[in-house]
Amino acid sequence: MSTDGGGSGGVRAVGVRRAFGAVKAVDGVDLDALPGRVTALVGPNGSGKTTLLLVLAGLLVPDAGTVTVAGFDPVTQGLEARRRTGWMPDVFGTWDSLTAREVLTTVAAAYRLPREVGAARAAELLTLVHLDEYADAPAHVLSRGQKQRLGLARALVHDPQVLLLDEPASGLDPRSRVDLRVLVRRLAAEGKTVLVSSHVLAELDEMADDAVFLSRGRTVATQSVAGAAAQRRPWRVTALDDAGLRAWLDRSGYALAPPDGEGALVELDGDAAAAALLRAAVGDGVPVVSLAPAGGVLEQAYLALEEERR
Ligand SMILES: Nc1ncnc2c1ncn2[C@@H]1O[C@H](COP(=O)(O)OP(=O)(O)OP(=O)(O)O)[C@@H](O)[C@H]1O
Repeated sequence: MSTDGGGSGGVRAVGVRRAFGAVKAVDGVDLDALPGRVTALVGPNGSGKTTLLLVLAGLLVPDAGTVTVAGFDPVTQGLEARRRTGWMPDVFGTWDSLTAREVLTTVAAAYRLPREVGAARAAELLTLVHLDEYADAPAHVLSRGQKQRLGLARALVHDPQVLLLDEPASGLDPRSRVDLRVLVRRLAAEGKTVLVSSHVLAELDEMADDAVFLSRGRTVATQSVAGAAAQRRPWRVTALDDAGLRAWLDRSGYALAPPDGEGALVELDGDAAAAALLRAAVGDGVPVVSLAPAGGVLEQAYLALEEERR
């Protein structure tokens, strides 16, 4: 484990377990999420991501293990920890009778922000998540994606040091996904600790600095996204003359996967190897059209774990 996960504003979990009856939802998780970085929580359905996030948010008590959030234990120092934690659940609970603005001012009041500060904060956040138009509409009329955006705003009301986002991109349209990515990167750049779970691995590639892989309630791997990108993985290369390309790759000693679509799949050791292939191919007059990783960094790392769904 690296140095200061929970100490100066980060999140640290060591040996965390939580069962529901016979189901060991979280069964030995170790995790460090550092300030200024976005950490992806990746795992198949039922691997314990939501349960872990609930423990970190102080909403579920772990059966064993220790958790520190921004330097505080969510169990024994709940108030201190929660003050510094922004929690966005995967499904936004409907507060049917409240307007979007009232949802935010109510949360602000719960965090004891003075009324005018809460009102200003609500207005600012509604603009940030592009919900000005719906500010005074009852929250239940919002679409799923709009509710997600309101959920994100709600998590930010008290300007928390740590953000725990459970599937924040689900239900968002492409524009809103880009906005989310930009916002998450900005929050990390401000020094906040962001822990984000998602199934959309390609999205996490662009958003995350580090990844923690869960399977059956356990941490099975921890990796920096840049580190994963440098590992051996398949790249797809296409050329105007497919047969000529394959013959050239073969002659040049590249291991080719069986044809599975356009062009050829080649195993390469990271970006530098890809650049070398491109240079050599062009030098030899092969009319290369494209060369790109076949699938995202995290997707490849995830598939390499070969763990089952639950
Ligand atoms: N309140 C509960 N009561 C009983 N079992 C639960 C409860 N919450 C979660 N579980 C079980 O614990 C396991 C982990 O669930 P969890 O929701 O944490 O997984 P997840 O990784 O978030 O899954 P998904 O990707 O599908 O959201 C699952 O087998 C689930 O059925």
